[in-house]
Amino acid sequence: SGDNVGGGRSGAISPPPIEDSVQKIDVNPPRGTRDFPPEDMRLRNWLFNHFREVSRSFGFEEVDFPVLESEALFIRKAGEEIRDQLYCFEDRGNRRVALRPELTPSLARLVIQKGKSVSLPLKWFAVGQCWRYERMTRGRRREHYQWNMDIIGVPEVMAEAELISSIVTFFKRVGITASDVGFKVSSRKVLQEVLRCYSIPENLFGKVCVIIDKMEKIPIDEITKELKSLGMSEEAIKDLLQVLSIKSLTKLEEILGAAGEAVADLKQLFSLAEKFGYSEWIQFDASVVRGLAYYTGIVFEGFDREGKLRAICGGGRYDHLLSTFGGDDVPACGFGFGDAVIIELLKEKGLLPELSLQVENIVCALDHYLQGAAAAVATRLREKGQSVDLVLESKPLKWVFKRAARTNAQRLILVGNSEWQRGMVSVKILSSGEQYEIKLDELE
Ligand SMILES: OCc1cccc(Br)n1
Repeated sequence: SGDNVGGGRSGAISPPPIEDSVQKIDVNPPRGTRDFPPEDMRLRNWLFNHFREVSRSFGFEEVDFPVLESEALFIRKAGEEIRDQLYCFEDRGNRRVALRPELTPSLARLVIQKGKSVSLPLKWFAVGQCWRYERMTRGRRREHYQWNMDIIGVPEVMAEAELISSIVTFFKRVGITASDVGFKVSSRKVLQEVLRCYSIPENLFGKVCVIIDKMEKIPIDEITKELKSLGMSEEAIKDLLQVLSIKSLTKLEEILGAAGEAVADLKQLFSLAEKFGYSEWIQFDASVVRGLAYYTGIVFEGFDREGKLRAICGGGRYDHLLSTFGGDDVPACGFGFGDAVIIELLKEKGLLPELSLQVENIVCALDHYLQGAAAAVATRLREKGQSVDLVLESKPLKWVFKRAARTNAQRLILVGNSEWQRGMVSVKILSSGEQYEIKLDELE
């Protein structure tokens, strides 16, 4: 009926207290950041649940760290973009702090803090918001959520093979196949072996990697210029760029020989990939170095084979990060997987899940004085593990049915006077229209 069931007050809203002057605020989130209204939050939870379920199925334990860290954790001198875009400031205690741009340094910090109280190997995962501050000219986001998995304390390539297997497992769970996505795999030891041939000082290694990582983003003569500025000769640069164009492990072995660690590690990884069953997902590509200075060995990145999107994920071995923070020289490897590109890919592939609000019951009092009774009915159902949307004020039945449809409620429980007098409530199964009365203590 159109009238208010229970005759409650119409939606009168009291004016703000006169001492608070109304100051119209911008209701949008800060530039480069996102709100997650319910429909977006359902998709985010769906994605993060997959991240967590895969991590747990690989025996990893979840960890987290403060979004705010000491700036010192991220101050590296290799010219990384992540450093140039650090969201850093001085707090009220005059401390230099930063919103974390990645999770790995925090993880390294916690491992060192735990010291001997944890036994290696550690298999930790995290899903955390990371930040960067870049000029909005490029209109890019300033925050994203990253899934990380890290293995601490395993020097062998088996660890990297396990990590790639976990990402392949995730892709399969969400319907992405090896025809949609691949991993370019290489090792920074390739680059290291070439630099050693030209006696390039080890301390330039990180800087060279950061420059090489820009290879597909800036013109090659800019790359050459930057490498020259590090003191590399024309010949060394030519040779290095030539090696980095190699896409076959056999060719790489011809150039570097079979004795070096780079070739041995990569051959081992490709052999393990066979055993894990994901050979079709990976390919050797010497140009992959990744942009983080601390990688020291195998590096990999997930890419969409249509080449429309930025890297989906990336990772690698970082055997000396902990020691650069003053910890023991513990071997480690891990990856980061952002929450944005994967959603773009799933959209492209028509793989986004249909996620609607689902509630099992909507409970409504038919008279205002039965609100308490309705609360008791809702509590009983909730104690039995049922979800209940309790109508909290007197509303027309038409409104209740509309809300039940919007929330995809399975059952409508009406608390009416005559039924309640007999200890009953009426139930309507909204999919079939079936309607019946039931004793309250039989309701479940
Ligand atoms: O992938 C680099 C990165 C780091 C922090 C925040 C965002 Br958005 N992107």
